[in-house]
Amino acid sequence: MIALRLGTRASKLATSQSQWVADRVTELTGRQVELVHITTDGDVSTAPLASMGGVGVFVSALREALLAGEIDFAVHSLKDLPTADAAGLVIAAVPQREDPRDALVARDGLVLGELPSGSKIGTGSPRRAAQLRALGLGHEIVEIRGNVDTRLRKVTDGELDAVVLARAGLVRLGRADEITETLDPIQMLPAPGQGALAVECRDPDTDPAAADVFAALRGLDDPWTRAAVAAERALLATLEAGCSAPVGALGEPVEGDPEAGEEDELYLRATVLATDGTAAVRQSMTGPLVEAEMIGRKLAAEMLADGADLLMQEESA
Ligand SMILES: NCc1[nH]cc(CCC(=O)O)c1CC(=O)O
Repeated sequence: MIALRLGTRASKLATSQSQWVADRVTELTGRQVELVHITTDGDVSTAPLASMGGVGVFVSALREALLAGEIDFAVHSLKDLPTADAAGLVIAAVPQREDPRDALVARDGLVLGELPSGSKIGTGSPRRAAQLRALGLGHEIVEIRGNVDTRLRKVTDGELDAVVLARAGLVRLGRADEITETLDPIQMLPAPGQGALAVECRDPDTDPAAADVFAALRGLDDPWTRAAVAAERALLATLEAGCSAPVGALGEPVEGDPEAGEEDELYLRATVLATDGTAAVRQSMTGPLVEAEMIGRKLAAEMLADGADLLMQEESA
């Protein structure tokens, strides 16, 4: 049988997560997988990402290659995937999630609480910046860009005292040993979808020839992860309709005991913050795992009613 073509960006993180998925597909189905490097505008340009439509430029290039039939499937970081569906494509699998939490990499092995007031902490994420500011520890939040290696180097070079990154990215790059503290979601709620991957292919409903690829990928799907990220993304989509402030969200499946007549549940926590961290709306909700998306929509609606929409208005004021 001919090899399946997996389109990937050339970055270390993209190749490592694509290779991980390729290995799982081969393990599960015996099919060979060949990595095809797709160069995107975001990879070749030095212009700020935001000016090219944000991380969406990476996703679009892979999706175009899928629709053009140049590749058979692609792997995305779920947190970088727009919440809207892509016509003609389908998420065949959401594999078991890596640790979704954020991680601190600080000088001298320090944890967050040990970094003195005035310490410089780097992040490019408004969500991380707002939550760090909300802790009120007097740290100076410095906006940084670049790939994981570049960001870590700012700590080794002494330019910054610490950086905050997704733990999952560091694990995938084999650099988890540099983490000095994995941040508790009570202090730092991760981005919706963080730590999870989406494996995308052409939709067999619109392209029957894709049925074979879809079937090969399906076995990688982890229903627990899929439900958790479905809730986080439904929440994000609902909030995006009413508010553009930074959002953190984490869904955690809770396995019920069938002998006690319990169903599986999902515990969803979320926060919407003012960029400067001075105000936040924070809520949680638990409900049946099978209604994950509805839990996300309901929680978002409650948060908007509780003032999350006002946080956005303060942003634009
Ligand atoms: N924003 C960029 C990005 N997109 C995906 C990851 C890796 C973590 C993941 O897969 O969720 C990262 C790096 C980071 O946020 O530190």
